[in-house]
Amino acid sequence: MDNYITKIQKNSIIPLAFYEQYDVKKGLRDVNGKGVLAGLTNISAIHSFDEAGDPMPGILEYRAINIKAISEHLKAENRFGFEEITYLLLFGELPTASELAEFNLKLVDKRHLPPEFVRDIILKATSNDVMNSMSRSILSLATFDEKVNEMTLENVLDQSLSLIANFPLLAIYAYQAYNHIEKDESLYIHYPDKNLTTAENILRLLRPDKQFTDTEAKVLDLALILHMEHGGGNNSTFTTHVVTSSGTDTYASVVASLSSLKGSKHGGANIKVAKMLDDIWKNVPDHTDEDAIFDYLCKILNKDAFDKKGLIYGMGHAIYSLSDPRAEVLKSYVKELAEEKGLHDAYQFYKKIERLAPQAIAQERNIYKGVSANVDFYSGFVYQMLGLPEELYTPLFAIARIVGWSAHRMEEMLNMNKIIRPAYESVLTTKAYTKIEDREL
Ligand SMILES: CC(=O)SCCNC(=O)CCNC(=O)[C@H](O)C(C)(C)COP(=O)(O)OP(=O)(O)OC[C@H]1O[C@@H](n2cnc3c(N)ncnc32)[C@H](O)[C@@H]1OP(=O)(O)O
Ligand SMILES: O=C([O-])CC(=O)C(=O)O
Repeated sequence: MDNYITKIQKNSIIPLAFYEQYDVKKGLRDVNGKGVLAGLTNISAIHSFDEAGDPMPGILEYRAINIKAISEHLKAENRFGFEEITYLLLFGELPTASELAEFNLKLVDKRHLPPEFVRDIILKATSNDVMNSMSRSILSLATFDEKVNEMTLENVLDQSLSLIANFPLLAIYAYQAYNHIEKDESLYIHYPDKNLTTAENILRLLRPDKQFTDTEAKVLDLALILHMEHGGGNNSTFTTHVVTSSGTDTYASVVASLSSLKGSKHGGANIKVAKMLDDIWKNVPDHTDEDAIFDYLCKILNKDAFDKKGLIYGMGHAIYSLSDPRAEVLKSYVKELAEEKGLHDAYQFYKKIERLAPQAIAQERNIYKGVSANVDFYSGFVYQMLGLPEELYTPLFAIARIVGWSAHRMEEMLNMNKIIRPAYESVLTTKAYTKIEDREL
């Protein structure tokens, strides 16, 4: 293997200077970190710089409606919102009461898996990586769909609604199977309840006694809403655009996006945050010693601690600078929940990391805009307080984000009709083929 690795490194590493010379937009970004314009969208908008080009607190709008207004209204009216905001994102308008009731029925009607699917597919090969288990299940569901390759808007919407309705089942049954087969726990496969919302059903499917409080379900509902959509350029949604443009089917497109989302620089950061906070808590014995915490954060950045990747998870964002509005909303819930659950010290610890990490990153990296907590920073803490297992943190993100992927897939189909195909310039000069006996050892 060492020999192969040496050859790969010798023949694949391209001098850094070439990227500048050829004006390559690394990460499809300009030198200031701004993404190259790859498309237009009606689905959501993200604002992080003001008209003068100065960083401002982040704003996220779903179909032009501020997500803070959405979450405030839902809280004030003490209502669930996942289904309503799914409607908004997919169809572009808030539903009337009767439209929402009809849409709820549609999702309920679709929320079931083929007979024996759990036994024959989900229980067959288990893994602690629930995202991969979900991918396997989605591709298996494709084999049950006689219209798998039919690319009409009507069929793609129908397939998307089925997947949106069934994502909670795919995630939680995969977790239950893993928990039973690999962790020797009892097996619980509860059926969803037609009278419950998506968030309530998630808790019902997960808990052995199917019980949960209204507050728990509403907090989960809000967390899902905040994760549903984030423009066309985020890694998993851009993946949706790329693969949709090739004409692939809905199941394959969703699996591609799911595979992107699980990466630890994207949705997979939420589980990393939980593990990293645990690691810092264990390695810095005095949890109030800010100098020691700062030094440890610098060790993480210098690849001397935690997973040695040099990243402080849950911090930083490709677009936001001063703040990610989703993290702010989640934080307000974390505060209340932490007091309720007697986790005051853990909350204070999270807040310290949130304050010190940007300073450590600014010291150790070249930051052209500010760094602040992103949506993944507090989400895991919320899930922990709801008693949800770590294995489900990123799948919960997927249960929400599939709505955004579905809206973007349809937008791509309707507007672009052009295969996405950027350019890669070769930096080699042509050489002759050498006969095998003439090759140097
Ligand atoms: C749902 C989501 O996807 S939210 C993001 C979830 N991901 C994470 O929390 C992982 C940690 N964060 C990161 O890796 C980054 O902040 C990203 C991937 C989110 C954004 O990265 P970029 O767009 O490159 O951010 P930005 O341009 O502001 O970064 C400037 C420099 O600071 C570094 N940096 C930014 N955030 C961090 C961080 N949290 N830890 C260490 N270094 C960081 C970048 O790697 C970059 O260094 P480089 O110039 O040597 O490449
Ligand atoms: O926009 C991004 O790059 C990542 C992100 O926050 C998301 O997908 O929610």
